[in-house]
Amino acid sequence: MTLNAKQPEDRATAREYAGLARDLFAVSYRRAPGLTVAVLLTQALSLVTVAGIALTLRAAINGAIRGDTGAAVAGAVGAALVYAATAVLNDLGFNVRGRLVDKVAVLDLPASITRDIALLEGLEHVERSDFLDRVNIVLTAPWGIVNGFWSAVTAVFGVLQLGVSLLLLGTVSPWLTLLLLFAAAPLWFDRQGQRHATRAETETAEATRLQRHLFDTASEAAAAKEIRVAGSGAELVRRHAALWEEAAAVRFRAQLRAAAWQVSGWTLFTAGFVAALAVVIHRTASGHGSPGDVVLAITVASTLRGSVEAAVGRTTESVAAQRLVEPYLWLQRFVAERRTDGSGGLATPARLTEGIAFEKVGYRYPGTDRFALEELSFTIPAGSVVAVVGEYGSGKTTLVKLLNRFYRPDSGRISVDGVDLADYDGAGWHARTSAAFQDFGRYHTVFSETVGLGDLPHLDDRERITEAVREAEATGFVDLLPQGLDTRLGRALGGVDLSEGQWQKTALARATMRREPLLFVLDEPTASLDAPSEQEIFQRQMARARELAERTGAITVIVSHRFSTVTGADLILVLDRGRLEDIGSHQELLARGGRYAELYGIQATAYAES
Ligand SMILES: Nc1ncnc2c1ncn2[C@@H]1O[C@H](COP(=O)(O)OP(=O)(O)OP(=O)(O)O)[C@@H](O)[C@H]1O
Repeated sequence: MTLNAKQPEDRATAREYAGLARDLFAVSYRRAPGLTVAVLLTQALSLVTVAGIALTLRAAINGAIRGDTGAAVAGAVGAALVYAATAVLNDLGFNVRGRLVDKVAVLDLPASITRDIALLEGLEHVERSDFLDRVNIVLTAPWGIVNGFWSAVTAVFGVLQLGVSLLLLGTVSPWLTLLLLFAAAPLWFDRQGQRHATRAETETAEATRLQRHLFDTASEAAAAKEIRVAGSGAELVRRHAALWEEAAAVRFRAQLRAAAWQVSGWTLFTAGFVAALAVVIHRTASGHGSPGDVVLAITVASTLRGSVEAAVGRTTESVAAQRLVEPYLWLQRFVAERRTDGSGGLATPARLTEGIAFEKVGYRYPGTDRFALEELSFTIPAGSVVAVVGEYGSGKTTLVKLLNRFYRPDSGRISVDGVDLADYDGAGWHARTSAAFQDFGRYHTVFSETVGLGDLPHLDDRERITEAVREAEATGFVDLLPQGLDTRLGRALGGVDLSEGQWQKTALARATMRREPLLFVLDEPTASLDAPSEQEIFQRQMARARELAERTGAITVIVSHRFSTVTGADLILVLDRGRLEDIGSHQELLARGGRYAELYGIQATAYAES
């Protein structure tokens, strides 16, 4: 099974919506039980207020006409009280709902979204544009999602309130219940309109992401140098504006369509409302029913418009939240599928005894046509040091990413001591690997921590951190930092900035924190360093590779452009456009006189001449 073979369905099912509603209710109640009960209570009370006003007014009018002053006064006082209660309930309901949504949206949902993104195994998801598009929408979504749910709850009460109103109208004339159809029209029409808005949001997500990327590029210190030298600032601004225009035009068109649907719905409702009033007036004029009935009908019918508006408003809010909920549920499906995607649970061996074998391994990045790796077959014996060489884009980094289980092969398999790598527990395998990547992280925290993060249980282990710094040949510059290991990094946070080479040595130190890895990866670990540093680091890391091999049978994989640095490797893999062109020791490859010998010769000559 491959990580990129499965594709979650584009649309969520009713069952998933119901599941989300259940979860949101549970989390609301857990986080704020008082507020949750208060929202439900205010909504339930608002159900009876319309009926209360209409019935008390009818009693007051009929009492007055009969000459029964007591009944008339009681009815009038009752109506006034219910009016007051309605105003208070509306205000209270709105505020309580707002507080509840804020509380849940700020505290629970963002944490769960971040957890889903960060804890998913592998890298594939953060490199997929469909995943990133959804994350882009969902990151701003927690408030909208929780509010959408509570709007839906309020909308249900709103619809019930409409039911009560229609029931009252039905007591005057059954014909008036037909108003229900007209009342439902704006809801249905609005829903059609919102579909356009939802689609426009997804369609423009990529443009929005690109726009943000351009903004980041234009405002980053690293890119600022090149932008100024190239004079490309104005072009960046032009492209940024063009993307905005493009996205805004699509959204505006969708909003216009949504508005047209809305207007049609309201026109239909107004026609029904006018017809209903005509029925009541005609009925009373022809001597059926009391004047109190007319007042009741007019009271209810006039509040009906407000009730429909509120129900439509809440429904619109909850339907509009669909544009946030859909990507959120898609991400949840994606995460759930990846979690159950054949991830094995085998414990990683304590030490490697046989080694790692690639058997006809092929891998293609999602959304690309070309195989980054194709038909790769070779065996790396336990305890060996293997170098991976090849030209730019030949697949070296992809190979080490597969070894780290960031992706899984599309074809063939990788086995570790005879067992498919996919059958091991992912977290267990990661715990037994160490790696320094060419695009290393720059963590803006205290220096000791940025190294200690390489082995979380030893985050504060000064002795181990000092040793890792020594292994990375970084002691020299760390001693010069204002507070040594305790120096805060990152100028934006009031700390110091490191040079590119110093950041790279820091990443290397982080990668040497673990003492018992089974796999140790060095992907261009010295790309930002000068030649003497490079030489020292390679010598030291080679010695460390031998120690690890002794300790755990570990395999060390070194990716390097500089052939001279890897001549001491036991095995050299020569990659060319994703295929294994040659394999052997340095001497064997030289003796064969192939591409390796040719490239080695070119580099050796260039180095001797420089
Ligand atoms: N995240 C990605 N998405 C799509 N294609 C990718 C991705 N990463 C790499 N590729 C493509 O896969 C191929 C192999 O890339 P890879 O980074 O493994 O090569 P490399 O030999 O490590 O290159 P370099 O020496 O420049 O680091 C290249 O054609 C590259 O464009």
